[in-house]
Amino acid sequence: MSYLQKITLTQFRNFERQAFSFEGPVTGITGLNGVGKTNLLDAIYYLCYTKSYFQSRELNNVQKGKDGFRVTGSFERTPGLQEEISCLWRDGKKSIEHDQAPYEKITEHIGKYSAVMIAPDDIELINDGSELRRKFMDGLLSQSGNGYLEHLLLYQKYLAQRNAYLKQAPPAYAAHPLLDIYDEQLAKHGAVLIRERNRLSAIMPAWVQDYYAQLSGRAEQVGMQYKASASPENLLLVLQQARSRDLDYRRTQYGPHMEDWLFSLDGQAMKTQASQGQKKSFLISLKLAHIKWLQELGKRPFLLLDDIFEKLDKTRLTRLFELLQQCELSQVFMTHTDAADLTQTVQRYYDTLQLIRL
Ligand SMILES: Nc1ncnc2c1ncn2[C@@H]1O[C@H](COP(=O)(O)OP(=O)(O)OP(=O)(O)O)[C@@H](O)[C@H]1O
Repeated sequence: MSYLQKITLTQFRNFERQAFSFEGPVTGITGLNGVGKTNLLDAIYYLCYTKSYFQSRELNNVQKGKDGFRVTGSFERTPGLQEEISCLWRDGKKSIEHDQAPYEKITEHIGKYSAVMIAPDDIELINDGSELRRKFMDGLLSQSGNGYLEHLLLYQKYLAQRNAYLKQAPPAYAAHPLLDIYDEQLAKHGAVLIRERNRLSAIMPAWVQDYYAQLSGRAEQVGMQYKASASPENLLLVLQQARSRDLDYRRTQYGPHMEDWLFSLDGQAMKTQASQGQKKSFLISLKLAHIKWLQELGKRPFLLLDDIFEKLDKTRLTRLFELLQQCELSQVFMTHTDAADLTQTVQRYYDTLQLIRL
């Protein structure tokens, strides 16, 4: 089990330089709106995945007017064994250090620590385009430690090269020996992605349905259907058959990078059919299933609960805490503006609570 003992934020968003020490299994982070509660939570997420949960542009993580930031965490992975992880971003370059020595590849760090963020406003996962859902799926599978992340990065590398070639390629009737090479590589790495995504989609929907029923107390059927672009064995053929169309459109139009995970409610698209409350319940169920997935991989994630007290009604909040009792977690961090309200709720479920007032 991992434990985060201390975090230091330097020029990270609104924190010039500040350190926080953690004690016990549950930490509540409280303070007025805008003091940086979510930023602190996101810094913990950053240490686990070397990226922000909320910001895709690194520059947005840098304190305004500064040229870089650093987030450092002191972890205890096994009792008595400390390690320091430091994430540094400066002038467009990122470096991740382990006990002050930089990793050669950031992928060496991924899978060591895991975190699950529950932010009920996270509705984009349902409402936005397929990219966010693909990223979510890739995030889950990258934690497996079975090479998924490496295959994903190679797939993305060859995809970028194939697309660059397509942008300036001669017409379809000409020979395209480079495309033969790219197609073979995309099919090789893409087949692994499809196989693994199939495996995930055979497991997750039942978990999500189960959590949804417990959380909402309702009988609706929620579904998650993975739309594969091809079978793993067929991907090369699909790429070859799409070639002349790709040359016309000047980009790769089929493959794992175009796939989606369709969320549904009673067989209809969740995005258009579900109410705000149903979407919230579904998202939390998805996150609980994420925790379960990590547990099955032998991991105990950090749980980061952002703003749930203000955004969830009392019934959902109570059920969520009840369900969390069954989860094996490393540490729980949660934010709230009202320290007394947080304490009152949390003390029903946990014996000790550390409060950090910002
Ligand atoms: N790059 C940045 N540089 C400086 N300040 C930043 C940067 N990015 C965000 N901030 C500041 O961080 C604050 C928001 O922090 P955060 O979202 O963590 O607040 P919060 O305490 O969670 O608020 P709430 O209770 O409203 O959710 C804002 O005041 C914002 O201006």
